[in-house]
Amino acid sequence: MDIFTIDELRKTFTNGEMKEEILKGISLTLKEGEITALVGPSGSGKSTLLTIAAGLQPASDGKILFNDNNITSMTAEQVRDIRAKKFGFVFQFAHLVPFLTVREQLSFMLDVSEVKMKNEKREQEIDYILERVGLSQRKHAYPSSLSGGEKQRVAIARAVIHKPRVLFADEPTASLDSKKSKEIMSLIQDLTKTLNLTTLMVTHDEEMLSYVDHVVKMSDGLVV
Ligand SMILES: Nc1ncnc2c1ncn2[C@@H]1O[C@H](COP(=O)(O)OP(=O)(O)OP(=O)(O)O)[C@@H](O)[C@H]1O
Repeated sequence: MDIFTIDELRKTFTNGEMKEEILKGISLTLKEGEITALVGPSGSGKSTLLTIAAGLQPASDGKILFNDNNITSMTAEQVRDIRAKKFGFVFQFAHLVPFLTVREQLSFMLDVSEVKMKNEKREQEIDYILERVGLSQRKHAYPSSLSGGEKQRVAIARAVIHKPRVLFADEPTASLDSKKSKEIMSLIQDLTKTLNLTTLMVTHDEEMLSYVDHVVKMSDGLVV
């Protein structure tokens, strides 16, 4: 089923009197259970496209349809609500909260997403996702004692603990070595399939493309 469609998306940035069109009419359909990777030269608009699709910044024109709702015409509050409950995010760096344990990072995310469940169920969900990302043994560890790869695994667990429908990943492997990058991509691939996520990622690393279902090449604000 198609649940996420980007239709003729445009973005213009204005610097003083200068206007620059960064996205020049992008149309794209993302599918459930599949990873779509945005690739292309630096400055081609990949991150801009991903952040607009994720409701993190407004479009200048065009539509983003999520389950038939047009995100570009929603109020800021409606977008915030969808972002918190239906979307998950992974970035180049894990951005973990230094004074929270691995378990607490996930519990905090459930609070932010307003997921309501009894304590016992909450602990089961946390245990389940930690097992899926291979971090059951690190449940009570603080970020400072984790390796780069482990931190990114926590970030991925945190991105999916609230059962989002769409996962946005901006250069999720850019701070890792080749072996760790492959492990992280394998994990994103596994979670995309088993949790039936719709995943949109940006990558510079050609080696990661063997883990994705669709590659979308961008150049100068257009899909080529
Ligand atoms: N807030 C902004 N104001 C003005 N220009 C911006 C803004 N955000 C991005 N840009 C410009 O838009 C263009 C595309 O940037 P974007 O980060 O989307 O490219 P990218 O393809 O993700 O690049 P990279 O691979 O280097 O991360 C760049 O020229 C950038 O300078």
